[in-house]
Amino acid sequence: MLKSGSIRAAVVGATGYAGAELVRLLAGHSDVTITAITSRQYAGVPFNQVYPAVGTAVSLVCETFAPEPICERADIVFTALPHKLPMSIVPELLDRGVRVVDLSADFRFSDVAAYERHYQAHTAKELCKKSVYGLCEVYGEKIKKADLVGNPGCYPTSVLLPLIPLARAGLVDTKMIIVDAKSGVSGAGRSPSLGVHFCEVNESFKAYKVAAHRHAPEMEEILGEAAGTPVCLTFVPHLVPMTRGMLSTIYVNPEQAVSEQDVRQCLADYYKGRPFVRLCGEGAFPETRFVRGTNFCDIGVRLDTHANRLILVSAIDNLVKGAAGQAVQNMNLMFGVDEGRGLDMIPFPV
Ligand SMILES: NC(=O)C1=CN([C@@H]2O[C@H](COP(=O)(O)OP(=O)(O)OC[C@H]3O[C@@H](n4cnc5c(N)ncnc54)[C@H](OP(=O)(O)O)[C@@H]3O)[C@@H](O)[C@H]2O)C=CC1
Ligand SMILES: CC(=O)N[C@@H](CCC(=O)OP(=O)(O)O)C(=O)O
Repeated sequence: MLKSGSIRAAVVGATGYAGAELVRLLAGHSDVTITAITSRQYAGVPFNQVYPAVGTAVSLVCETFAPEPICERADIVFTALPHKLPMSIVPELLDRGVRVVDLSADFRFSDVAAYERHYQAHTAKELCKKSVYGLCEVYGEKIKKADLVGNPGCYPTSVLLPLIPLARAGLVDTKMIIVDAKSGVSGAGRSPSLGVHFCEVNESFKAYKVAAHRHAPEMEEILGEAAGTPVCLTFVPHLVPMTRGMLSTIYVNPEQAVSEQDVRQCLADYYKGRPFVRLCGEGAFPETRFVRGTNFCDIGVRLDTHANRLILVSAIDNLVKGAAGQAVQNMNLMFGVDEGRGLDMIPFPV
């Protein structure tokens, strides 16, 4: 039994959108004490001056990242830095005896060649074999024993949760999957750039990186493992003018004689007892506002009998189940805490 506040947690990159969401969630977690938060731009500045909304709940002061003093004060370090940076610091963090949940893509791939094709040369390849993919509802048993968890991407989380049970059960044709997904702008992070400028996104809606997004290979690797055979997926992400939220609509052909009820039953059985995956009622579909600020992934199902095509719709909050919430869920599993601890928010009714 853990004493209240006994997990000492540090967040590296705490002033980015994912890091700040982590700080919010960890500050409300009864088993956690946040011992360090880092930022280069805001070193010496209290977190509640960077994000005034948190008020007195988080008055900790940001510091510059340095492995030794951070590891002396932490049992777990969350790295919420841009891709390609964590691989240069995580080996030392592990050597210093802390456990790590990395929110970037650096430790998500066991196929290092695929990572290198879509990102850059990997400088900590040996750790990719040890790292566990942090999709909690699927890899929970491995996560419990892991020292290093590669927290999944937001789009992959929204796509893998509906598809993995069906791929495992052989209910769908995994050679022909189409994913049409939409993300809020916070998915692009806090650094200003033309693509996220108000006038470029407001009252507009666009596809980007069409069939060329780095999340497609991440989904294909994990889904291929579930299906036991290579899978083929067309992925088209879209940017919508809202701050948070992600909705993915997935089109896939059912194998012969599979009914909508079979699909619903398969998902219900797989996620029985798992608090964060909610199957919508028959004929009902998720909305991003239903999961805003929560760790839920809501899933709706419809078999289009006219075209014999299965349609799955999922909704998550990209910053919570798509990033910080799942990272906290991973920590809970790693430290033997109830997986929902600190994540039991009731969604906004409207
Ligand atoms: N936003 C989202 O919805 C999701 C994000 N993620 C992942 O989380 C990670 C963080 O993303 P996000 O919060 O959106 O990004 P942001 O750009 O909002 O934040 C990045 C953070 O890293 C710090 N940082 C940036 N560059 C460096 C550097 N060179 N050295 C040290 N620190 C640096 C920044 O602070 P400072 O510059 O002050 O050091 C900031 O705290 C990424 O890997 C992203 O892929 C995953 C899923 C969803
Ligand atoms: C809207 C937007 O730009 N979204 C980001 C993905 C979100 C994310 O953070 O994904 P990772 O966890 O892999 O970084 C993108 O398309 O690159």
